[in-house]
Amino acid sequence: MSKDVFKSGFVSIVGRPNVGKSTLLNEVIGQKIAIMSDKAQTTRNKVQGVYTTNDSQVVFIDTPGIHKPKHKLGDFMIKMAQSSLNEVDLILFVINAEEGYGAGDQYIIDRLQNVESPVFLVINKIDQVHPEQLFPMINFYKDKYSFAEIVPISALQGNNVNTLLEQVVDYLEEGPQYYPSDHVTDHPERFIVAELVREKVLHLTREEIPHSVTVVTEQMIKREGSDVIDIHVTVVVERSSQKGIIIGKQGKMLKEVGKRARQDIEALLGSRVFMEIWVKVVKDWRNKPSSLRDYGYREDDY
Ligand SMILES: Nc1nc2c(ncn2[C@@H]2O[C@H](COP(=O)(O)OP(=O)(O)OP(=O)(O)O)[C@@H](O)[C@H]2O)c(=O)[nH]1
Repeated sequence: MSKDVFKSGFVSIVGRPNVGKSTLLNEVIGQKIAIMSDKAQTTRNKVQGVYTTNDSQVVFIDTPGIHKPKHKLGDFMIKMAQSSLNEVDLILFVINAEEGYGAGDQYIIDRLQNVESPVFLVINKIDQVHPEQLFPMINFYKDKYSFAEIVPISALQGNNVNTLLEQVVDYLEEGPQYYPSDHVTDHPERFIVAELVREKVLHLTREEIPHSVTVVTEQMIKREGSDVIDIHVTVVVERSSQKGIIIGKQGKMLKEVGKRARQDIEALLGSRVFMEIWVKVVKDWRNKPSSLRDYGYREDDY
C-alpha cells in the first residue's frame, strides 16, 4: 500500500471489568491518559484516547451500554448501545486469558450479533498462561462469533500490542486526521468550550450555516506563571463559501463570535482566556456518524 494514504477510524474497546481495557489503552496512548482509568462511564461516545502516527489515526471511543449494566437495561438503551456499536469502524473485544467464559462475555457477544463493523478478539494477559492454553481458547471463541482477527497480547508487558495496532490500521479505511497529533484525550471543558463557540456561531449566522458547522477545541493550555488560559478552537464547515461567511468582512464576524464566546468561557473557567479561532473546510464531515458525534453534534444524545 502506498504510504501517502492516511487511514483513520473510530475504535471501541469493550470487555468485562478488569480484563485490562484501561491498561491496553494506556499502553497504546502512553502515560498521558493514565488518569482516565478511573473515570465513570457517563458520557456517550467520549473520546478515550487518540493514537496518531505519520500515516494513521485511531480514535478510541467509549461505548457505554455494551458493558453489562447493573440495572435492568431497557429496550431503548439496548437499541442505543447497538447503534453506537454500529457507528464505530472497529471493535476490540478484550478478554482475560486467565478467566473462563462468563455471563459477561456472553452478554457482550449477544450485543455484537447485529454489528456490521469488524470485531477483533483480543486475548489479554497472555503472560499469565502457557501458550498451549491459548489454542483451545481460540477455538472456543471462534465458534461463538465470527471474529475478524484474534490477537493474543499482554497489555501490561506490551507484548504484541504493536501487532494489534498494525492490524487495526489495516482494517481502517482512508480518512482524515480528526485530531491534531498532540491531542490524546478529551476533557469535559473542551466540549463545553466548543459548544459555547458553536452557540455564538448559531446566534450570529443564518440559513444553511448552522447545520454545516461544528466546533472542535484543539488546545486548552494554562499559560505558565499567569492565570491566562490559551485556547485554540477550530470551526469546521463544509464549503469554502461558508468559511467566508463565518470569517465575515475583514474578519468581523469571527471577531464577534470570539468576543462573545470568550466572555462565557471566562465565566465558566474562572480565568482569563486568550482565544484563537480558525475556520477549516472539511468536505462531507456530516456523512460520517462517528465523526459527527466527535465533532460535538449532540442532537441524538440520550
Ligand atoms: N498480568 C497481567 N495483568 C494485566 C494485564 N493487563 C492488565 N492487567 C492487570 O489487570 C488489572 C485490571 O486492569 P484494567 O486495565 O484496570 O482493566 P479494565 O478492563 O480497564 O477494568 P475496568 O476499568 O474495571 O473495566 C490491573 O491490575 C492490571 O495491572 C496483562 O497483560 N497481564
